[in-house]
Amino acid sequence: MTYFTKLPAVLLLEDGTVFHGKAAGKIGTTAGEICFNTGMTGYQEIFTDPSYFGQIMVATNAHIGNYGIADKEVESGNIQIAGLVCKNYNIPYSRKQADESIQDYFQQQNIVGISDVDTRQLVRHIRDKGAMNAIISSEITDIDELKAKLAEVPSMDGLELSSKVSTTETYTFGEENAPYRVAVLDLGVKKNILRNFDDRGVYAKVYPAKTTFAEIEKDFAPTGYFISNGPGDPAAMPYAVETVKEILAADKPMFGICLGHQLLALANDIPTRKMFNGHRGLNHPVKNIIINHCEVTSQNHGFGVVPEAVRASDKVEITHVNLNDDSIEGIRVKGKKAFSVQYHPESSPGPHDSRYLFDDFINLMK
Ligand SMILES: NC(=O)CC[C@H](N)C(=O)O
Repeated sequence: MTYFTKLPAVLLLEDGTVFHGKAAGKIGTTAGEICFNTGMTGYQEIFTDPSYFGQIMVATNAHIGNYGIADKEVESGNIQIAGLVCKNYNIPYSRKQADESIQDYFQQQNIVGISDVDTRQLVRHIRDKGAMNAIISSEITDIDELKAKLAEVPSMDGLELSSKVSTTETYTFGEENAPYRVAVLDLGVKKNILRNFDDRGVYAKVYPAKTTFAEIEKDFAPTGYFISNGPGDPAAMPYAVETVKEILAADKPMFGICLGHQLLALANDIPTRKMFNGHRGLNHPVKNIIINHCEVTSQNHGFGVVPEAVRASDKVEITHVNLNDDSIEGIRVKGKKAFSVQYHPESSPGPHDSRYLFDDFINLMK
């Protein structure tokens, strides 16, 4: 286990606010959009969720690293967050089953972070001012130099990122002789989605983000299509909207999660927009208005579908609403076998209330 003397580090926000703390992870500089996750557990799954690509993640939970890092608790092949901000960065860990410390993990993967920050004050600030870019450094102390670097970081609004995290080669997941064949459009898919499919008798074939509908049909002739979660702005992904439109035109069973939900809306002429602050945590209440049933959900998104446009649409029907802010959490396409949710039924980490959606998808394929 590595112990080290904590060097000073600085966090600068786009609006000029500065927080001082201690270096965590690799000594260096990193930038991206700052966002916060209120989950009390599951930091490793959050670090490796491709939907966080390009984002600096603030953990509101006071302890990060305390139960160590376990090789198998990952949602993708590597750490995807651009950087970490936390209160207590715990290098010694308490869990026997863990394989290494957070510090070894971050150093191996070149992840820069800052700890000993008053994360309550920081989150209250972001909550009032809205999403913005930020930079962390444990090597540059000159604020003007950091300001100049931060000015070069692109805004998340309008950024296409899925092609940076998607697989470059197709691969399969599950048993080849399973009863259902699902083509997964990998826009940044989380492993637990594939595990949930496998548990339900699905043989999945995962395709690079820009694969066309025709190519998938020819290669795999799937029973259904899955449009994955992923990073970036859905409005900057016309290629994926086109694929979704073609799946709909062919009336294939289709399920979308998070980014997949936003793309299903766009394919039905419903616009998306950047949220003032995203939803990121494990306890977001959602109501399924079809069966009048409430779910506590895991969420991670910074864009949303425009509620007025969903309500005015004659193509889709609302299935789920958020009980905190009335945002649209689920839709289904009228007369088609296609539906989607804004939240994460695979919930890794998170409550398992919404796993039934995977069964709903299986039923559509029957
Ligand atoms: N988890 C996701 O798929 C996120 C979708 C999209 N990138 C957003 O931030 O809203």
